[in-house]
Amino acid sequence: MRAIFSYTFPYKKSASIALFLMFIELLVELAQPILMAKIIDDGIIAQDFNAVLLWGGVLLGLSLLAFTAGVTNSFFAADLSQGVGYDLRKDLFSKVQKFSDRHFQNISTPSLVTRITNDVIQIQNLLFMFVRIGLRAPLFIIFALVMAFTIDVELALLLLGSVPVFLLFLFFLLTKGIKWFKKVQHKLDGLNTIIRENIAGIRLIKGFNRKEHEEERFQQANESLVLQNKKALWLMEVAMPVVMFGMNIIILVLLLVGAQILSSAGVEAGELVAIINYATRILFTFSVFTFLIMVISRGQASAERIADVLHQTTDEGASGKGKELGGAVRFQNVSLERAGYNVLKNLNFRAVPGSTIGIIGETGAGKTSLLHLIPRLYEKNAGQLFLDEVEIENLDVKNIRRQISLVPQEVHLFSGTVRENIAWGKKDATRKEIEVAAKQAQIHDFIRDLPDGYDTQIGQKGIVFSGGQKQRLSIARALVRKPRILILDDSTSALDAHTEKRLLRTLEEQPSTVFLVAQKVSSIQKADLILILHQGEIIAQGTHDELLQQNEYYAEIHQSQQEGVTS
Ligand SMILES: Nc1ncnc2c1ncn2[C@@H]1O[C@H](COP(=O)(O)OP(=O)(O)OP(=O)(O)O)[C@@H](O)[C@H]1O
Repeated sequence: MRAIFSYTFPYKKSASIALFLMFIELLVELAQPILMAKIIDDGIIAQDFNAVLLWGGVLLGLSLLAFTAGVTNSFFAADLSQGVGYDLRKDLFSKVQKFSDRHFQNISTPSLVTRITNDVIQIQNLLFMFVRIGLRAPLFIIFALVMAFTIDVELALLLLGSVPVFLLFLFFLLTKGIKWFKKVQHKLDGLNTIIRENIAGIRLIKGFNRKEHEEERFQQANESLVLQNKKALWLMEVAMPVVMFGMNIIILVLLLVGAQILSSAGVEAGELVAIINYATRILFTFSVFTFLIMVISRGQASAERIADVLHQTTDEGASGKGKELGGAVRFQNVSLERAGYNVLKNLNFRAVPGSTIGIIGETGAGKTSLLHLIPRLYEKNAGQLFLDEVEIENLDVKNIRRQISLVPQEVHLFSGTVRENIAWGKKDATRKEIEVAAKQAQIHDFIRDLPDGYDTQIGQKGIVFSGGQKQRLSIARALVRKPRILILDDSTSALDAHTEKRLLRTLEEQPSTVFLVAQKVSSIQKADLILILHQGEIIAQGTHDELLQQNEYYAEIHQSQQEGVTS
């Protein structure tokens, strides 16, 4: 909660005004029983109508003041809670942008979405309630007890004796509440995971007729969330009648004892009414507490989940500035382990600036993992990786990523225009630069023939690109940055042979060092160096001609693919 508390500092003016107004409400509330006593003792019992009018008028005036303070308090409370919510969402989002693969293994994507949205709302509710009534409730209990003592010590002591019992009960509620509401948020994560998977895989679900199965899965998660929520809410709901019951017993005792004192003299009827009034209000405040406890436990559970994200250490480079890369890459005994599995073992190779490195190997051999080490999307476990002969850990991550373009295996386009999607790689790209990149990626002619050309909308509300068109568009996005290192992860797999050939020719003309993963030997045979990956190891490396002569496995793949072409 401390981490979240610091977010209120920029809004301390609103928070202070809200607390001040809340204090006014509190004072009026405290004065009310005294004024009532005055009306009864000095007015009604003494049969002085002027006193009734006078104290009644004061009561009305103060009530109006409390009303105005309450309304204004809400305004400032909203400013504080909404402001903190805005800042929290901003910081959480920017933190997640810096997350590496390691972080996503710890906190799942749907859980992050819940934390940035629902958990932040819980904090907003907590802050709002805190400056509206949160502080008022304990302060009221303290002051009301003091006032009760000024009226009659014996009755006030009775009242005071009941307070620890209620406090203990509330403490029990708080500890249970935090635990159970944390589970509620966790169940919400689970539900979001299923929703996300279903929306993303809707076509697959329809194609495989798995609608009923998925609906059942969703229903189970939904029921589980409802059950957990009910359990937590039930605890809070039961608390209210329990507090009410205890409250009524205490009032009864006060009335019985009060009646005796009244008959044996010393206490006036109005004073007894005032004490009972304070007692009722104190005990009613305890029932408000049960509601507050719910908001506090939810808020505390959410605060822990939010702090968990904010406190993750990220190694994102601060400046993004630094020396320009030459494009040399060297792996020295590099190994990578993921979830206890040795994905890459002892890799050794060298890429000179401007060269093309082809990578081939069976599915699951570790090709993607190798590529992801270069822009530090994955962190190696052993060995050394050099860029321009500087160990990668000693370089600013932001700076190296600025000079590396990665075209991932699974292409991702953003909703927006074609132009925006290409310029996403370089936000200040000129029209000319965008067109040149599109020409190099062999997609310019296709874009030009679209109804709105480069201004055509892509995505749900616009045109849907085919697999090969998506690949070429994302290559254009990578090329527009004129990267020092260009990484293509099986990015030409959906292209026809003719288009792929033209694309590879333009890539050869690039000054960048190019890493090219491919399934076909023909896609990489012109590379300066070819790596053959097998079960996480480089089993051979060399040029196409060298490998054809020296490596049986490579010669076999080449042969079988040649047959595929000729047959
Ligand atoms: N997060 C992870 N946890 C455990 N194993 C992983 C993880 N990521 C990848 N792997 C494993 O590492 C191996 C290499 O995966 P990688 O994606 O690098 O292979 P690939 O050669 O690119 O495969 P493909 O050609 O099918 O894309 C696979 O066996 C994969 O299951």
